[in-house]
Amino acid sequence: MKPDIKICGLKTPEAIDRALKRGATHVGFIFFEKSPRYVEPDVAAKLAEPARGKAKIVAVVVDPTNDDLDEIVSLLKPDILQLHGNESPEHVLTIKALYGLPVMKVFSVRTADDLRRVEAYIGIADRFLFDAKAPKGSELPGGNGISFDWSLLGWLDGSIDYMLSGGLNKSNVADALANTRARGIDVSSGVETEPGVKSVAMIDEFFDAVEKADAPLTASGS
Ligand SMILES: O=C(O)c1ccccc1N[C@@H]1O[C@H](COP(=O)(O)O)[C@@H](O)[C@H]1O
Repeated sequence: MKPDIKICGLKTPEAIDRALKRGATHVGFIFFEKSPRYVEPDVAAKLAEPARGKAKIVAVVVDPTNDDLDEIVSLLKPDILQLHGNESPEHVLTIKALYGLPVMKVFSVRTADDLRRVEAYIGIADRFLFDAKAPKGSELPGGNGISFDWSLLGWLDGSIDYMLSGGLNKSNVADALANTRARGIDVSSGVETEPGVKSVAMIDEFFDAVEKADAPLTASGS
């Protein structure tokens, strides 16, 4: 089955256009001010217009206040809220009740212990996203371009629907798909020439690598 592909941290019409042309199923906008990928909600709303109805528009937020979400939801009108902070299960439920949007809850992983928190969100979050834990000293909870030990995901209940992120790029995405049960992959730094600067050539290469990884299954009809 073809994986969902989310290109995150988009800031230019060119990068969005290329992601859509190549078949991105999700496009992500970062609302974390310290990030080099931060966009103002009104700017994101304009950038996202070509994606509406073609790919899911994802608002990435970190421990958001209701005021933050009011502004982002009213301007961007996202399809999904990606909660990339330490939001509790109760906070996730409140956000879902207030905005009526599906929530993708992020878990930052370094050790098996980091996955123990997942259980409390089953039946609450609509989808899970597993990302690498930020390295010491990083100001960013995500978008650090580093991977984690994917074998840890083997501990998860097989019915959990998740996306995988953290340091994915054209060289490791085939391995990531082959060695996890991720039904979606999410990339940001891996298609950038420097933090916050997306490259259309690298977006192409990333999609090429995913298509190549998918090819043997398609060819055998399985
Ligand atoms: O990308 C950011 O700057 C960011 C900031 C705050 C929260 C999440 C952020 N990005 C998320 O990180 C992963 C991808 O990271 P990588 O660069 O490919 O390793 C993805 O989930 C983004 O949504």
